[in-house]
Amino acid sequence: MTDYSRTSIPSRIENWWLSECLGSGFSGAIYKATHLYTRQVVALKLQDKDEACPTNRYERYFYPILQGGLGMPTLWGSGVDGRWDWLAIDLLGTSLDRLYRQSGKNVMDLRSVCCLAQQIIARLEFMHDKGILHRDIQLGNCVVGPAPHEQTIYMIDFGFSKQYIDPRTKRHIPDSNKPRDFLGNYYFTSVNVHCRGKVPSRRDDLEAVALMMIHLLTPGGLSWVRNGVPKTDHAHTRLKREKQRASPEDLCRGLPSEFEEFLRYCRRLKFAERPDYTRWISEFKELAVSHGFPESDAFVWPPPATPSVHVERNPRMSLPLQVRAEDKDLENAVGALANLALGSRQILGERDVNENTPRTAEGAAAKPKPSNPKDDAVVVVSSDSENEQPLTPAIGARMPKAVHLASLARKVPSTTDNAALSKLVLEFWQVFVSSRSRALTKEGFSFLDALYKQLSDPSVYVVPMRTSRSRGQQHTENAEVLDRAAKMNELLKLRIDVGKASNNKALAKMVADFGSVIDKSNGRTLTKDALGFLEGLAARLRTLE
Ligand SMILES: Nc1ncnc2c1ncn2[C@@H]1O[C@H](COP(=O)(O)OP(=O)(O)OP(=O)(O)O)[C@@H](O)[C@H]1O
Repeated sequence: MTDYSRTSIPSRIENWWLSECLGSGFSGAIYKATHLYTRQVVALKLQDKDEACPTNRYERYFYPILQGGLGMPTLWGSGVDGRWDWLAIDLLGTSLDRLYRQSGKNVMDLRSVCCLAQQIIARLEFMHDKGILHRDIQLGNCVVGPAPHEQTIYMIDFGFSKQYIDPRTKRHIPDSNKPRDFLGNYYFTSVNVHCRGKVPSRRDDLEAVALMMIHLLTPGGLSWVRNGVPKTDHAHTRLKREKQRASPEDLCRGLPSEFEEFLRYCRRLKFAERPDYTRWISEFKELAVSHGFPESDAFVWPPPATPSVHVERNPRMSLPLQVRAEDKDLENAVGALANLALGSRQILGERDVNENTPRTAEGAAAKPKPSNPKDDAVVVVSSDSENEQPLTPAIGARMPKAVHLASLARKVPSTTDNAALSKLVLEFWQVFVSSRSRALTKEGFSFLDALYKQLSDPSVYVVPMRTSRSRGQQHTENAEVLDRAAKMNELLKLRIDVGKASNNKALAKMVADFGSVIDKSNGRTLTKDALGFLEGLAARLRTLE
């Protein structure tokens, strides 16, 4: 195995003078280097030309295709000097992994994660539209840009990339069931590729983004990351089993529902399907905005202490609060807000995550073990601090969508007459009409549950409508996806029928049917007919007083 330490590498490679080591992987190293004549400073990626996994040779091929894209580094030159295969690329900033470890916290703030999600999805959209898969998405391969572009995330390390569109035939690479070696990294490579040996495609790059974002938002990180790099086949098998068994629901408990939806969405994509990048970029933008953060996807690090834009408009509404991690979901969290004091973000416990997530079992260097998550970890949510205040936000201010829906759901059980219920339904409708994200989140389902109960018989226990969240039920991803046409038909029928409902019991049944259609549909998005049904429901409630 080649020794890539400073003492084993010459000070000069062609016309580049090497200085400090910026990072090293298991098959190469990156050095800061200065051109002897032009004084240009670059990152020089070095690899033994006889390396068993000659990734520099592949990277050299991909860079020219990606030149000019936002967040794509420039390749300034490349060659082979003696035994060294070298690439001279833009000298960029710190990797997300290192930057985050340096922060000394064990969970990342929601605003930063939303910005990262938007930017990294956009980078993948660019790469994929150029016909290239990254295939090694991990924190160490996302770096901040050089000054003055520190707020832009750059993608690096195309050593595992691949063209998924054949340049000659312009066709997508074929799927295959043949056994294949695992290619990717232990922590974020998709379940299909890592655990089931499937051929990577665009969906798998996106699933890695989803897992990475969930990892950042989870105090202590994803459970299979906490034990560090598997050093034996047995440990690797255990890691794969743990990854495969973790349901999106379990992984995302306590997080804004967009992350669970995104992971499910990635896993539902067909092998050759083009992901809807635009939709998910806007979902994460909307999520940030609904929590009172600015619309911009600029990655500001370290994160500003408070979401200044929202606070300026209405200081009462969206100050960040800390809720203990045991508070499993937002409903609980919002319910607990009355007992919480406003304050600045807590400094969280140390999380020691590997700088670069190692790739494949073979040849992966031993990395330091991350520490266990601290028990006092917290998740951060935004909400209005005074639960008893009127629901309507002050003019010019926007109440976060999740908080607004959760507080509407809490109002329903104490609302006994139809006219008042009608107003709540209208307000519920309004939240979606004025929001860029039409996804029915778990707070929305809680509202429907409460409404169903109130319209049928307030004394009965209601099994939560959102089937994926109800305990003891198992169903496959596919079973969740209702045929799009069937969904449209059912919603249209409900929209028409709601005006004819003869009593509250009939309306209750429609609310239940409505919830179930949305729950089973792709993305749980409220379509025009869905919104029409809600409007019709509010109108019918007024006339059934
Ligand atoms: N252009 C760059 N500018 C600044 N730092 C860089 C640059 N490229 C890489 N690095 C640093 O070096 C580390 C390793 O880079 P890279 O992933 O490209 O190398 P590698 O040998 O393929 O590593 P691995 O095998 O672990 O994926 C990065 O995480 C980053 O910290």
